[in-house]
Amino acid sequence: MGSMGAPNVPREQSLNLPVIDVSDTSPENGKRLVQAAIDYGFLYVSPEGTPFNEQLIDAQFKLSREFFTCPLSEKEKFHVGTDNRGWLGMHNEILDPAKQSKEFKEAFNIGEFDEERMPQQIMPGCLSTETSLTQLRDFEAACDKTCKMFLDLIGIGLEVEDGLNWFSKRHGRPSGCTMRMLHYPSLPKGTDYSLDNDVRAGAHSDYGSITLLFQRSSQPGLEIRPPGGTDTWAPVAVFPPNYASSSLPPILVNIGDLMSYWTSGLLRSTVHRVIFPKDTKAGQDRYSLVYFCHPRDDVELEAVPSRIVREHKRRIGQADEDETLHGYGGGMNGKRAMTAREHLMKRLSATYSHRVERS
Ligand SMILES: O=C(O)CCC(=O)C(=O)O
Ligand SMILES: [Fe+2]
Repeated sequence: MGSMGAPNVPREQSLNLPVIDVSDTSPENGKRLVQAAIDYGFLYVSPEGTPFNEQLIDAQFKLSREFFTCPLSEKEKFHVGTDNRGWLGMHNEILDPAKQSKEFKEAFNIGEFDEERMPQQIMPGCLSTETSLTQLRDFEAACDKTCKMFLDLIGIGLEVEDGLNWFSKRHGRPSGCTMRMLHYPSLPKGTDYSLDNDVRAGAHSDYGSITLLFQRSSQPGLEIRPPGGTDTWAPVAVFPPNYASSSLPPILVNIGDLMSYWTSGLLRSTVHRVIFPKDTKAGQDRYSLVYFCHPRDDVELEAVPSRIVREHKRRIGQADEDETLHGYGGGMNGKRAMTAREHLMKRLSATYSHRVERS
């Protein structure tokens, strides 16, 4: 590995995303994770080092299928509200406003549970039985734990001076954390869509600190902007080469806009999209599960106490005289750094046509 912080990727290299075990808290592993976050903004995490197992993930996919097979009239009752929770039908979300293409997908967003571990939104019948709620809670808890482990490894890799758990300590309730179930339906013959222009999910970057993505073994489609590429796309395989399991894919983790902002662009928030499979035409459904992780609402996105981040800022000519003043002026009245919630609100209002306000 070269000097930390400088992107390490030769221009024409194909994607070589590492598989990281987040339970290995050695400095070397932290460096590997951070280097991939700098180079690609995407990497794999093996479920073995996390609270996840095949059964927990399968059961969550099963719940998601159950919900999406409900009649349209039923799903419409849970239409996404101003709080960004609920069901989004086909073509509702324009992730890539510049292109305005149609998005062939439906999604169900579940906001974080309250202190009693109950949903803070009206839930459809199939997701609110005791068994379903237990499953959703277990899945949410495993996502939360995995994110904290990942954030601690970022702290280790960045050699954060003020405690290696500097990032994870700033995550908790209330926050914008969201569990999302996604269904990209196969399209009936004759559907009005164009393979070149229409996509399953348009080009976008995620808003939060980090995102976990769970995929199924035979349902590819995710593509990312490779380092240095402005109009090329690189497919991300569901299974990396020589991966140990052929039934349970690793978790794909990416850096979001907030984390990139927080680290002055050192960690990369990479633009990605989901396309229709090219070989099987539009004939195959895709299901995915996403967990968007966000810091606590009130956390101010102040300077990260890390030599590596400071060196990066100097390199790009962004060093402040007072190095604690990162983001200063971004918040209310210009008197402090922007908070995590302010950052999220700014991003959400650009994506949805309705105004998003969470009470
Ligand atoms: O379904 C996928 O693979 C990606 C979904 C995604 O990127 C998102 O919802 O932000
Ligand atoms: Fe995304």
